[in-house]
Amino acid sequence: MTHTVYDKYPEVAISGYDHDAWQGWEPIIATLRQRLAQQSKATLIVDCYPGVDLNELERHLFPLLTPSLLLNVESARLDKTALHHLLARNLTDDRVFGVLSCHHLNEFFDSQKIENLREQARENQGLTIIYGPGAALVHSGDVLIYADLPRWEIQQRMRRGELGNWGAENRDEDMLRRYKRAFFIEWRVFDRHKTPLLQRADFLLDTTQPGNPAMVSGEALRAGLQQTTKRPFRVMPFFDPGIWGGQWMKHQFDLDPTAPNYAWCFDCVPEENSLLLRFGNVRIEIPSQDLILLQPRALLGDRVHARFGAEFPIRFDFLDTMQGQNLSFQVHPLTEYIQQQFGMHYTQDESYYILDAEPHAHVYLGTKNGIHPQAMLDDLHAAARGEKAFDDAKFVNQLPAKKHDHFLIPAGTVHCSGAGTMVLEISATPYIFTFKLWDWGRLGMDGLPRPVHLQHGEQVIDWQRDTDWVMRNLVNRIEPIAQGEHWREERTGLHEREFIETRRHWFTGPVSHHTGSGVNVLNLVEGDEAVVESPSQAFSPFVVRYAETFIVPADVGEYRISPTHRSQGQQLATIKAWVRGE
Ligand SMILES: O=P(O)(O)OC[C@H]1O[C@](O)(CO)[C@@H](O)[C@@H]1O
Repeated sequence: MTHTVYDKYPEVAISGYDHDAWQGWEPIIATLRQRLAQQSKATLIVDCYPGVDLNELERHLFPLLTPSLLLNVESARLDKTALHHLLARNLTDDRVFGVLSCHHLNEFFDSQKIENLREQARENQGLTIIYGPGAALVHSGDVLIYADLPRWEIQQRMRRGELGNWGAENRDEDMLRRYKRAFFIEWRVFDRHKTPLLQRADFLLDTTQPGNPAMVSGEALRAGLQQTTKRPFRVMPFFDPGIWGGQWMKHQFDLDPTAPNYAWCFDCVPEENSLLLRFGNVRIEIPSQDLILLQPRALLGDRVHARFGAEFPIRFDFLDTMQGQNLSFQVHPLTEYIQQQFGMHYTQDESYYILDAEPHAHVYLGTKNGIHPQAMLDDLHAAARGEKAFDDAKFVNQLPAKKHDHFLIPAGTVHCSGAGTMVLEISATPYIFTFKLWDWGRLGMDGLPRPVHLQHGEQVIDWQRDTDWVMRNLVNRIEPIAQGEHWREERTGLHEREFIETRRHWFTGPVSHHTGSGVNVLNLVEGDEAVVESPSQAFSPFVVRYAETFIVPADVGEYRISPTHRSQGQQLATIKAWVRGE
């Protein structure tokens, strides 16, 4: 194991706006008072992402601004039953999978009630505050604050039973169902609603840490996001235990030693990660998604933006089964299936880059030569009914896995990582469209069987992917590309049905890279530490440590990666991913 300090709180330092951010209610209130004092009649809008604790605002913020009228927009929301009725087709009865929503937020409100609130605000003298998710539907605001919240914090609040879905009063409902409603509906609709608000907000309020708010001016926020697209950066990783989780990340990343295990680390799934921006003494935590929503072209590049819109298409995450267990035996939907069933426009193509492995580790990939598909499905169905264990040895390839192997997993290929592997997943961003076929007869962390989706899975398995095909197409398709005095470049994937290209560089000296007008995502997969620099000094040197994932925005263009003095004498390696297209 390498012992460098993996940074769990990477920040992007923003220059030129040191005095445009405030920490704590007192300075926040003083700033807002000063701003509002200029007008005798004013409307303050505090629009919020669902999950923001409105009680905290009602207790600590609004009374101190002494409004003459305080309106909560939630009073105009459709009631729980009407909302449920409207969303039934998107919610579905399944515990895990819904259908992606194309709703706009105004559809979730009673237009007459919104009009009544508008009327009250019009008639009021002095300060009117309208607040809550959707407040800007009532009035555009003389002053607009957007209170944002990252998805990971929302999930923590849901898991602790503090939060249900927006408008659903369902704090006690199954976590999978609450996550489903958030993923397929709420987060889509509220991202759509907040994008134009962030483009003009006067302030962004960060209430991620209860009792410790921070605020930044809209101008500083937008400048900060723009500056972020001109340099390499990292998003804030998060770690989650799971039934198959291992012990490698706990030691390597210095995580809570009392946790039973850590299964996942998401360190480049920007729609779920946070982005930490530093303005002088103040750190602001926002959803990384805000960067994608506000700066899609500079971040992704024209070509990738044209194809994916304001979505970050590349996912890097870790799956740790060192001293752990097998993942579920699974398959991901083919493109037409994910489009037709779930309304997602691209599918969950994957790959496993093996960062580390125990001596007898293996991955399961593809079916064995000559098996009968119906016999395998019958066996899986019998296993799902609890009649027997699935006979994986009879039907599925078990391939040895060692450090730096790269297994390619185009959708439709049955697979799973086995116990004893530390996987860096380099995949397309969709990550919840996993059809479990068999979960090894075990229970989940909550003591219940994890949901198996054989009825979906059996419709998307590609039975051509047998041993011969898998060995020819999906295992270590490594090709030398170029080399210099201190480096060599190899292509490692992905498969031609997948849109991501991956290149590995082994190096002992500087290596030149170019974003090629599309976003790059990299990880230092070998060596202690490297530094990313701009040949034209366009950004400050950016140090990355072993196993850290970092993003190089399309706008960066040329960059160079070299070993630092800590890595002198070592051979280092990076793996780089981008969206194919040139
Ligand atoms: O279904 P399991 O066993 O939790 O498998 C892990 C799953 O986690 C992910 O890596 C990310 O959530 C999926 O790609 C993968 O299928």
